[in-house]
Amino acid sequence: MGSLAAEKTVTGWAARDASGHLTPYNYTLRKTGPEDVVVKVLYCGICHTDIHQAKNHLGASKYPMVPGHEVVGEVVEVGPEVTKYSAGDVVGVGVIVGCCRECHPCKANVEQYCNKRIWSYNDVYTDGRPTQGGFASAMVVDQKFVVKIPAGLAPEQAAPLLCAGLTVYSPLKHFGLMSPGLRGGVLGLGGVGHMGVKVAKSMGHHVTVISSSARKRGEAMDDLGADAYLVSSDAAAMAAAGDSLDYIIDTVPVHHPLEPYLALLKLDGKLILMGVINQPLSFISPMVMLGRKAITGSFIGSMAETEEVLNFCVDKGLTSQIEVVKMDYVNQALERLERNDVRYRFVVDVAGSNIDGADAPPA
Ligand SMILES: NC(=O)C1=CN([C@@H]2O[C@H](COP(=O)(O)OP(=O)(O)OC[C@H]3O[C@@H](n4cnc5c(N)ncnc54)[C@H](OP(=O)(O)O)[C@@H]3O)[C@@H](O)[C@H]2O)C=CC1
Ligand SMILES: O=C/C=C/c1ccc(O)c(O)c1
Repeated sequence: MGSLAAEKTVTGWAARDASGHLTPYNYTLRKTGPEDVVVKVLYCGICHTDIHQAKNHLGASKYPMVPGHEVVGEVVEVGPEVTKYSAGDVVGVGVIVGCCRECHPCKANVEQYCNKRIWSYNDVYTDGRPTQGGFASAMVVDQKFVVKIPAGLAPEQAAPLLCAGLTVYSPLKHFGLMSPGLRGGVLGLGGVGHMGVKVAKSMGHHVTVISSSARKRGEAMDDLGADAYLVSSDAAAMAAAGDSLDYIIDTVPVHHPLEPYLALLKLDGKLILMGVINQPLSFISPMVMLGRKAITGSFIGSMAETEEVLNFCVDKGLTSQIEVVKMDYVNQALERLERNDVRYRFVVDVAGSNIDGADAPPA
């Protein structure tokens, strides 16, 4: 990273087009504002959203784009009005880095639902610059969107909690689904799904994994502690499990039918959509009417819930299952993630990859 006094030149790994292939890219960070925290990135998890964005699955991608929103780093500088952090703190940054602070969601402390939210990458900051994410040597972030990583949580372990862990914790809390004894389903056992199993088990739920294949059965039951495992193409097993679940966390990142999963829900059961899918999903109305079932969605969680989920994981001794890789492996990691070949989250060791200065200096 360049001098702390002026704008800092950093190196990130950026997608340049919808191939989603990342290469080193130099750019400058904004000067440290009064409420800004400069974070030297230590680790950054790889979420399936990074694929959606890098490959322009939603049609709104801007390039060059440095993805990465499960960021753990060390504070190296703070602005004069920063009260919560000081140099040396280990902190986290997630999916959003700005909001309007005036609308109903902002005032209700669910700023992730602000319509003026600023995404940590593939967005434009208040100064007109593109935002760039955590596959980079450093980020500058407003203190409101920074959380302290609690003692007792290794930084690489904390990374997946900032998106995957939060994304399952928030709806379980919001929809009143934290009581012990509930029967939950996790559809899609990937980065978000494996945290779903772990968080729900820690809440005392009976957890059924619903997967596209039998490949993960042993690990789901033995390593993650799931209570049951359904292969979605096994019609007899799916029928036998009908009307049994209070909720399903649906993490599938591609178009899929909803009716087989609605059929698994009990009276008043909830299908909670997490996957970012750019095609209409469909179901016939009796599937929800005859059982007063709900189809809903949820988007990450609030900053307050981010702190909560980190502490929840420390209290419960809950860890994520990760594969730590260096930055020069990031394209292979993205390819493996896309072909469903990771258990269960890649985390890039950014600080250990010595990425600064890899590209030519910016013109
Ligand atoms: N709502 C929100 O706030 C958030 C949304 N997301 C979104 O959630 C989705 C899941 O993210 P993440 O857990 O990181 O993704 P992963 O790729 O890690 O996991 C997705 C899982 O879905 C299952 N799956 C079924 N069909 C497919 C397919 N064709 N291709 C790939 N996976 C398939 C697989 O599980 P199995 O082998 O068991 O079938 C896979 O492991 C993404 O769309 C992501 O953008 C992510 C974070 C926050
Ligand atoms: O990883 C978190 C992002 C989730 C997300 C939800 C909705 C949407 O339109 C996105 O682009 C991303």
